[in-house]
Order: sequence, then structure tokens, then C-alpha cells
Amino acid sequence: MSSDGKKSRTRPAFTDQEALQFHQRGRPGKLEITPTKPMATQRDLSLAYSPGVAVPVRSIAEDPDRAFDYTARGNLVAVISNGTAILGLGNLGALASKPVMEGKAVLFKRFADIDGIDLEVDTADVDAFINSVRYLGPSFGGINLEDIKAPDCFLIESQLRELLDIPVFHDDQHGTAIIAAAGLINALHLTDRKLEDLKIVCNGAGAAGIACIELVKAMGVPHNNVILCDTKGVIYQGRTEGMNQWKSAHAVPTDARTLAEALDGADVFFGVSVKGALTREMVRSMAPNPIIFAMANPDPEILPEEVAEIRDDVIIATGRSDYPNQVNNVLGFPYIFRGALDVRATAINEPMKIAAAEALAKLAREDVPDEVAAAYQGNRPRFGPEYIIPVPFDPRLISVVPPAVAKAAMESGVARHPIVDMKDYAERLSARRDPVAGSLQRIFTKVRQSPKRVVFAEGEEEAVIRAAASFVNQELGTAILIGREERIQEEAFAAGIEIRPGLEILNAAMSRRNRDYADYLYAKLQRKGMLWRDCQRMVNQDRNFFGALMVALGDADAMVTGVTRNYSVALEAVRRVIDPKPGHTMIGLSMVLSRGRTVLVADTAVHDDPSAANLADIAEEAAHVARRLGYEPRVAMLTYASFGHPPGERASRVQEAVRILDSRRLDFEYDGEMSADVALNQEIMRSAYPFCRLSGPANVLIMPTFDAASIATKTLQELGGSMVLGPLLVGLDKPVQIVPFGAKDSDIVNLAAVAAYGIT
Ligand SMILES: NC(=O)C1=CN([C@@H]2O[C@H](COP(=O)(O)OP(=O)(O)OC[C@H]3O[C@@H](n4cnc5c(N)ncnc54)[C@H](OP(=O)(O)O)[C@@H]3O)[C@@H](O)[C@H]2O)C=CC1
Ligand SMILES: CC(=O)C(=O)O
Ligand SMILES: [Mg+2]
Repeated sequence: MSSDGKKSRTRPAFTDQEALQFHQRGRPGKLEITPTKPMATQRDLSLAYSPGVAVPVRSIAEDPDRAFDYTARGNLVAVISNGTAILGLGNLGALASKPVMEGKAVLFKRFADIDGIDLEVDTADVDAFINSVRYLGPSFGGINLEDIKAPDCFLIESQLRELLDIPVFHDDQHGTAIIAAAGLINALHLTDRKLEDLKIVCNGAGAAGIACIELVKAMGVPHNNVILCDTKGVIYQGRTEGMNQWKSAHAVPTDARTLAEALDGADVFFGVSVKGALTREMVRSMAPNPIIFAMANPDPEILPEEVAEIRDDVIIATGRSDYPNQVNNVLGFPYIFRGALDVRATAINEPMKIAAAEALAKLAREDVPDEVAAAYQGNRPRFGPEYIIPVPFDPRLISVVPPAVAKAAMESGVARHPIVDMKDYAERLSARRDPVAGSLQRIFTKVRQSPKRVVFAEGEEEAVIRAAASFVNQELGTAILIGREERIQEEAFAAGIEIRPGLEILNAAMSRRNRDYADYLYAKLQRKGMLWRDCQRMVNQDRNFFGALMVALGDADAMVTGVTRNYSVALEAVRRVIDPKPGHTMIGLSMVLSRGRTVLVADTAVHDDPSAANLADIAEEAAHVARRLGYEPRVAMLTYASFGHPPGERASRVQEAVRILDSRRLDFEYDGEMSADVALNQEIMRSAYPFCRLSGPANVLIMPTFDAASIATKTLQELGGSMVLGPLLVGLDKPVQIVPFGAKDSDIVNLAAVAAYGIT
């Protein structure tokens, strides 16, 4: 959406090949299991396994509730499917459903810090399925059923709910209904209509369709005002073909027999059927200000641009992330389960579902504060026809929806472990959200709003061509590959990459701008031992010089390089073309993304053995970038010692850096000298150094030397399983980023986006 009310569509396009590569790269799939306890010594082994493990075993046998204290059960949800209705793709079987189920599991983790595990049960037989799942209850805190076709899903869910004492929730039914209800509440707000007066047509009488209309009827829409349709058309009273008891319950007296007839004059269309089921003519025949939720996945019943061709008074939502108003159950299941697990609920009941729908609807009507505006596609969203529902990346969801669900569970008597302090609970929930994807997402969203021309200097490399193609496909801007056209075309062809519009190829040796570039370079280097001839050769032959000159002279906005040369060689070329930003210090800053936490580490690229004054400058520069990335900086000046102990030359240097920072007027938190464990572990910080000025664990670590910075980040990456982005080059007058030698296409795209975002 956009503040000027115009339709804005930011479609992250990708090719089929990219989708397959995404799933294949590294460890195939999207999930792995990580232990939470050390398993390093004989003692660890004795505690974790036999004989130590016998103690919690006996304890749980005495009191089953203790399983929540001594095992992972309380945070573990099984995502279970038999693949009989995979998205809107139909019955493709249990195995083919695995990518979706893994996807749901990672969404649980990403959005609500819930450990999800996918289980694909290879049977279409209802009783066999129920029998496979009914005995698994002790393993999990909840069961999320997914993509099971109707009417089997109704039987499966209701029987498992009776058999198990944990929440059993068929996401395609209730998740979808809750989000659709939230969207409907807000669409009615905007069009000043009441539930009692609505005429609703729902196409699709399966899991999602039946649940959606049951929920809106429970909220007040009269039974006879809702017409349900399926592949045979309208479900009217007396119909016998293709019926079941769940459809019959919603049959109405009507003369309409087709979807088109039913929609004539209707206020609302719910689509939970298949791609293309809603035609332009049907849209034309609907009542004024119609509400269309075309929720089929991956392709909706009708596309928003098709609706826009017909009329401009429609509020439209789809199940997709690339249009405004995404009505998708991803907004629900992570947060609904979070709330349910946190009170150890025995079920997810109607009051909990309604509480979730109301919390979601209310959130969309609230002002979007600055800190979350960046999470939205388009400019700051305002409640209106193109913003009736929060987006999945809204960081407020985690602290708003679970408390509403938990409270409803407590009030309706299904909470085994009530929460006493709700305010404290909401605060703890915010700390659970993973800021990593948030900050990268923010960068990508901003760049999409204002696409840039980015030079990919090493254009003949396969990883670079792949990255450039992905940059263009993601609508981040124009990618300029520097290299010989024939060579790049060959390389792209061999790798199966299409050179699409937006992907430009530029041969440095044949560019018409070479003379201007050589003149510019000569003016800079003539007193540094360079002849014009030398400069011309560098322009023609060195792609880093050529790319940096394009940026320096405004022929491109940003540049990314580094795949084929080591960092310092690439940096040297760039520095000879582009000056430091006046008043700033050039540094390297790495983003370390680890276990739900993001920490910025500096200087990972430029200062080898920084002086105290250098360290103070590095701290200032890093804090400045932290703010640009959306973090409130808490800077720790690191060394081996903490606050004077043990003493030593390096520790004194860091102490001196802190004194220099003290002498400057700074508006961010910093302290030191301190060791890494003190900086990162709040308990140690508070108990041993209660005077420390940091209000929480540090999120910016200033290392005493390049050695320490480089070793720490590389060790974290190799041994700690962290994702390290960078070093980001900070402090140049123009945005240039250098990827580590041998970087993969995904790293190159990330840094190209950072460059395009304008981190300098
Ligand atoms: N946006 C979201 O969050 C969600 C979207 N969905 C989407 O909703 C759709 C249905 O999912 P689900 O309910 O789980 O699947 P089901 O298999 O349970 O139900 C599908 C229903 O769609 C009907 N249908 C199929 N084709 C047509 C057609 N051409 N015209 C009218 N009705 C048709 C079927 O009719 P019949 O009974 O005659 O076979 C059936 O009633 C999928 O596209 C899915 O991706 C689902 C869950 C969440
Ligand atoms: C979103 C979802 O669960 C579906 O389309 O099936
Ligand atoms: Mg589904």
C-alpha cells in the first residue's frame, strides 16, 4: 500500500529454478534440529542420558505436568499432513506436502519462536490417520493439522480433539477463518456496513470455506445471507449431488444455481477454491463497495489488477504476500499457538479464535509507530482499503496476538498454567521475535520502493550472474554486469540463467565513458605516481576501478564486488577512486545473526591495530550504522579484561577509548572495557558489574584489533552456526560493498541490497 492511496505492488519475482535452488542449497530442506544443552563431557552425557535422565523420567511419571519443565514439549508443535489438499494444488500426497509442512514449521520458529516439526502421514484413510496421530500427544504441546482435504479434515480434527489433551488445530479451517474474519471486520468498518446486513458468497466448501462461513455466522451474519458454492455450483436446499453433512448444514433456499447467479448483488466474496474461479463479469455484478477475499494459493481466484480493470470501489485481499492485504493464515497460527502454549492450553477454543481475530483487526486500525513503519511494503501504511490487515512482518504481532489468545484461554477455562503478569508477558514476547529477518527485510523493502542501478563488477562469474539475475527478479533495481558480453551470455546459458530486461551487460574495454573515467582518475592520482596512460589501463582492465568510477561519476548508484579477489585488493582499488565520507571513518562492520539475536561487530575490515582514538571513532561509526539498520545501539568496547581486571596494555587502550567517547557528546549507550561474556550475558553483567551503563546485552561489539574481529566472526560462522553478513564497508562517500572471497550468490544479493540501500 502507499500513503497516497495508489496501488503499489512489490512482487518478489523468482524463477522455478531459484525456488528449487533455495530448497536445495546447503542442507537440503528448511529445517534442522539443534541441541539446547551441552553434550561435551562424560558428565554432560551422564546427565542428559543414562543415568541422569532417569530422574526427570521418574518425576514426569509422578506428575505429567512436569514434562513441560523437563522436556521440549511445551514449545514443540507438530505440523501434520497427509497431503490430500496441498495449498490449492490438490491431492499430491504426503511426501509432496513436505516442503509446505517444513515451511509452516520454520514460520512457527521465525514469527513466534516455536519449535515446529513436520510429520507427513502417508494415508488418505481417515481412521488410519487418526490412529497414527492419537498416540503422539505426549510428544507435543500442540498439533497443527495442515492441508488435509474436506470432509476428512472435519472428522480427523474433531476426533483428535476428543482424544488428546493438547490443542489440535486445523490451520486451513480456523487459521484462515480467523484472518478472514479480522479482514472482514475492518472492511465493514471502512464501508460502514453491519454483519447482519451482509450478503456473502463463499466459493469453496472445503476445509477453509466451511470454517470461514461458520465463524462469520457465529459473529452475526444470518444463515440465509450466506451462499456456499463448490465445483457443482450453489449449495441450495434440496441439492443431492456432491453433498456431505457439513455442506448440508449450510444449504439455503435460493433460486441461484451458479456462482455467477449467487454473486449478483452480493456484498462479499470469499474465495477458498482455485485459481481463476472469479470472473470479471461476476465482479461487475456485485453490490457497490464489494469486498473480495480471493484466498486460493498460490494463485488467487482473481488478481487485483483484473479487478481494478472493472471497478475502483472494491476492497480486495488475496492470500499472497506480493499484493496489499494478505489474508493468509501465517498471520494466525504462530501467534495463536504461542498464546496457547504459554498457558499450556488443553485446546484452542472459540473464544481464543475470536480474541485472535479481534486483536488482529484492532492492530490494523492503530497508527503504525516509526519503529515498525519500515516493516511494511510501501510507505507508512494507514488504515484504509489497501491496509485492512497487518502484514506478517509486523513486529507488533508477537506481543499483541498471543496475550489476547492466552487471556481468552484463561477466561474460558482451558489454561493449565495461567499467566499472572500480562504486561511482563507481552514484554517477554517482544524479546522472542527474531530481528534478523526483520532488518534484512527492511532493507529489501526500502530498496524495492526506490530501485537502484547497481554495478556487479565481476560480471563473468556464475555466482555473480546468478546474484544479479536474482537482484533484478526481486525488483531491487537494475543490475549492471561488467564483463565481455559473449562470455557472460555463455556463462548464463550454461547455468540456465535468463538475461532479462533489467540485467545489463557492459564491457569495460568498449565503454564510451572510458576517456572521462581515465580523466577523473588521473586528476585524483597524478600526484600519486600515476600517468594518464596508467589510469587508462586501470579503467580498461580492472573491473573494480571501472565499476567504482561508474559510481563515482553517477553512472550507477552502488557497486558490489569481491568474489574473485581478496578483500584488501578490492578495497585498495575502490579507495583510489572513492574518497571517505567527510567527517567519517571508514570501517568494516559485520552483522552476526545467531539464535534469534543480531550483533554488529567492528572493525572487521579496515583498521589493523586501532589506537584508542580509532576505537572511539569505530564505535561512533558502528552506532550510527546500527541506527540506520533499525537497532538502538548498545555498544560494548571489548577486550580480554572487564573494568580494570586483569590489567594490561591492550585493556588500557580500550579504557582510553571509553574516556575519549566520554569526552564527546554522544546519544547512544556504550561502556567498557569488558570481555565478550560480560557484554553479551545480562546475568553476568548485572551480577558482577551492576554499575555497567548498558541497559541490556550489547548489540554492537567493538573489537580491540582486526585480528580479534576477524577471528571472532569467522569462528562464529564456522563453529557457532551463525550467519555472518559482511563486512559491510562503512564510511565511503558512495555506496560500495565488498563480499568475502568466494561468496555465494545469496551473500552477493544481500550485500548488493545493502549497497543499494545506501549504507555508506
Ligand atoms: N489464504 C489462506 O490463508 C488459505 C487459503 N487456502 C486456499 O483455499 C483453497 C481451498 O483449500 P482447502 O479448503 O484446504 O481445500 P479443500 O480440498 O478442503 O476444499 C476445496 C474446496 O474447493 C472447491 N472447489 C475446487 N475447485 C472449485 C471450483 N472451480 N469452483 C468452486 N469450488 C471449487 C471444492 O469443491 P468440491 O467440494 O465440489 O470438491 C472444495 O469444496 C486452496 O486454494 C487453499 O490454498 C486454504 C487455507 C488457507
Ligand atoms: C496458506 C495455506 O495454508 C494454504 O493455502 O493451504
Ligand atoms: Mg494450508
